[in-house]
Amino acid sequence: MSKEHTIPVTILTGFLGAGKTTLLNNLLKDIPEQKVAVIINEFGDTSIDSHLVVSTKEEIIEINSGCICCNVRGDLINILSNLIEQEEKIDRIVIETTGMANPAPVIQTFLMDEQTAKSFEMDSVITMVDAKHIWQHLKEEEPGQQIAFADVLLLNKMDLITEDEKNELAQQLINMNPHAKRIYTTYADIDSQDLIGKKSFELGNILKIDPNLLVETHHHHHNDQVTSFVFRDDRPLDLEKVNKWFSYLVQFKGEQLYRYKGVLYIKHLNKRVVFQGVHMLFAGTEGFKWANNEKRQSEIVFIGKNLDYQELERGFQYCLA
Ligand SMILES: Nc1nc2c(ncn2[C@@H]2O[C@H](COP(=O)(O)OP(=O)(O)OP(=O)(O)O)[C@@H](O)[C@H]2O)c(=O)[nH]1
Repeated sequence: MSKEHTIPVTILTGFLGAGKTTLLNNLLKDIPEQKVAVIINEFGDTSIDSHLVVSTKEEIIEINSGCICCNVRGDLINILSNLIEQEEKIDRIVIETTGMANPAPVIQTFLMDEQTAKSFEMDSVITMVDAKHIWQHLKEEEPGQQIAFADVLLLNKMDLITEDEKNELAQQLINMNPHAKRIYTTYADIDSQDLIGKKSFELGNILKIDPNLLVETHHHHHNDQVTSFVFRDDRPLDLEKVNKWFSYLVQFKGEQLYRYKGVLYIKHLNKRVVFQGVHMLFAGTEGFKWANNEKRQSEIVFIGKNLDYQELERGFQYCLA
């Protein structure tokens, strides 16, 4: 296949809750004429994000078998080769990594795997930065890696910080990655033309950050203190108890809870309740109606630091109606 026929790839990364799915939804709405394959990888063995991506037309492929940067590169390569072989032509690929991914191995896949490199071309690595919580998150290793490998840094959640905080953050990011273009957004509101198809990926810049990128295979060690737990139950939950439990979690565990989201089966409600939170910011809404023959089930994922599984489990059990 000649280089003219390569499919452009956007890697969308950023720490837990930074706004990746929000951006993805905005972009997909903005380019309805393009056939986009979206590859979503989640931390934890669940796929709640697919409930949160509103678009219906796109092909959404989930990789839930592990972190994309660790043990699923084989899966990624298989998905990519299936995409090339399928009849319907694809205009572009967007890969949303987990919030806990180091993007280097994903970038590596497109540069080092021979077949993949022939058929695909990196368009850009976009890193979303949660302007409100990034200082707290920089204590972890991954946000720094994600910022370092970005061609474009999207400083999101501008509504939650002051002008002085914005300037301080910009300076910090310049120190960490002087090459990346910085864009400031609220709710990832940006014209797709400013982000997609810009071919902003610069191998030279990336090699300045990691001269061994094309030589070594990256092994990424996650911080053991950051864990993810999933709870599921087919029995209905009591809304009042759920509200109480979440107010407790937000107030007393918000600092530790990097990300929590889920779908709830509430007693006497024929619609599901969808919620998500980042630290102390929490939002819940009514989702789609349960279909007649659909199995009703609640599913919640918590990702955070030093989480107490038993305490969370007791909380979830308490919510049963
Ligand atoms: N206040 C505020 N909230 C935002 C903004 N952008 C996104 N959010 C909210 O932040 C939460 C996380 O957004 P997502 O787009 O799901 O973040 P994500 O990076 O995909 O999260 P994970 O992939 O689950 O780690 C959601 O509740 C969003 O509505 C923003 O600019 N301002």
